[in-house]
Amino acid sequence: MASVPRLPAAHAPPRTSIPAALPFLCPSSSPRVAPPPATGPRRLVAVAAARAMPWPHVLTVAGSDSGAGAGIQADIKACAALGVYCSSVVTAVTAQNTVGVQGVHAVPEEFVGEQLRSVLSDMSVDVVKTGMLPSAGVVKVLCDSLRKFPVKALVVDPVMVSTSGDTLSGPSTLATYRDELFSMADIVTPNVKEASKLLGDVSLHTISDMRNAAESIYKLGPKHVLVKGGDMPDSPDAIDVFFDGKEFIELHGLRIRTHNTHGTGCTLASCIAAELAKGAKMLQAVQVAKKFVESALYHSKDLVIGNGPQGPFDHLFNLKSPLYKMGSRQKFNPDDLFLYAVTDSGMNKKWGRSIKDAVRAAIEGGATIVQLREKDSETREFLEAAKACVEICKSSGVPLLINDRIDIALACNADGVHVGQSDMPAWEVRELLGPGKIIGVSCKTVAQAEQAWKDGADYIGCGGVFPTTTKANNPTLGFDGLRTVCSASKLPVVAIGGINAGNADSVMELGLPNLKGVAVVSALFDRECVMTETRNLRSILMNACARS
Ligand SMILES: Nc1ncnc2c1ncn2[C@@H]1O[C@H](COP(=O)(O)OP(=O)(O)OP(=O)(O)O)[C@@H](O)[C@H]1O
Ligand SMILES: Cc1ncc(CO)c(N)n1
Ligand SMILES: [Mg+2]
Repeated sequence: MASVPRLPAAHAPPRTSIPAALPFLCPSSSPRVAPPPATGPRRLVAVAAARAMPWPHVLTVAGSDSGAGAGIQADIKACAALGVYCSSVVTAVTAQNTVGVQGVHAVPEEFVGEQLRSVLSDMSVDVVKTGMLPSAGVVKVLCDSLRKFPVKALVVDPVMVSTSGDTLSGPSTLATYRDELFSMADIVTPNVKEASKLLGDVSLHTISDMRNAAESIYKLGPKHVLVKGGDMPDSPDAIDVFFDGKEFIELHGLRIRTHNTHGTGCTLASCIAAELAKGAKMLQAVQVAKKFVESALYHSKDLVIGNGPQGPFDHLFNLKSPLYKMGSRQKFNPDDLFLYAVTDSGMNKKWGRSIKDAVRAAIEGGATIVQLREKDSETREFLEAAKACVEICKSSGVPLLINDRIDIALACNADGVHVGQSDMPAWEVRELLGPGKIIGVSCKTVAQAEQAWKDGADYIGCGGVFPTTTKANNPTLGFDGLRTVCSASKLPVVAIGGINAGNADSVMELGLPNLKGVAVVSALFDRECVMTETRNLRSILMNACARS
């Protein structure tokens, strides 16, 4: 590396106190006319003002990827996407593209130290994230710097081999990682290959192997371990194992079918660091990070950059899809379909209650999921009600879906939508809502159920099982029609149509494959006391399930 003229040392003294959780604040935009440079007391006032409005700050200590999919470039983009400032200490420059790594040029250890001193001594770093550390010497320099300039948290992504199979950090670094860096780390995030190397080449093939590896790495000193399963392509889910020294948590994500996965590991670790810098707890930070990677891969799955086997993805996908909100829930739980309450504005009017009161009563009675089906409300009135229902449902942990109105679902950030055969097709809904939201589709036939699955729906509603007054021109399927669809469906099913306290047990006692529950409208909402009716129906369903 070409030598760089040394500037006179101008380093501030080390920070002695570590700031508490920082609020998420962005800097205000710069004034149109630049003020004269601040000097003397004016400069002190400017600095004090800046301190009063901190910007969460991650320092990445990593290698440059010329293809910009991984390394420093991925880290800066990931932090920017999450609203966090990211400074960078470059440890190596790689010549890299979508084919692989063609060359590595390590930055001299002393100059890595110099960069660390420049940033850490001056710039109020909250969290340090490490990526490629090409030599044991660089690891030691980093440990020394962190002892001198303590930060709020340290995220260690023990990058050793790129997914293309190229070595990014030699075996001599392994021992220093284990002996010096890990005990300072708040979390270490190896992929399965790295976990195997750290543990003397043990073989890792199953989730149980990943758990054992997480536990063994935890014993090397970090406060948390995340063993990432992105490179276990046989698994239909992308499963990572989190261990905090007491409990193992399996984090399941959708496995996105795409070649554009270069840099997932760097991005995940940077997102964890960014969330920690904003004040999140560790598990919460990991969950947001995983969801971010899943969403970014989903939105980039068809991008084409380069001719090699592994392309980059778009960290700033949210800029292109302003409508789309990243889902915050974990995966859809089909058991939530057990007692599915569907509201009806006409019935609420008849009984003189607001949508909000109807939803609150259904939840108090034990509804496990709620759908707002408002056929004749004004949009603004519906949106206000939907926002209130989102709050009620969120505080009870009950998912809230909106019938048909994707715009309302987006505006109130509902958990998902339910669409019928003449509404927007489920795949278009998925494009708009992204992977984090629940999508249900009404299906009467095996072909419709198959299509819903292909379109990326989470469940289907099947009916009318019995004749119903809530929906005009709705052919009745009966038990036989329900059985046919349930048996063929690849998705969980909720039965709907004329179901009430008098017949719900007969539906559940059929014991049909994939049938997870019943959806009801009149049986709850065309009654005087919604809570009592819901409670009664719930106990009928539980007894029926216990019998069948
Ligand atoms: N195809 C995919 N779909 C969804 N999530 C994925 C996919 N591939 C990887 N992930 C997720 O991305 C995160 C990073 O995991 P991965 O195992 O790919 O790390 P890595 O191998 O260190 O990454 P890199 O490719 O940057 O070296 C994990 O949360 C993993 O589950
Ligand atoms: C510079 C760099 N850091 C990390 C990785 C791991 O993805 C990579 N391929 N390149
Ligand atoms: Mg990988």
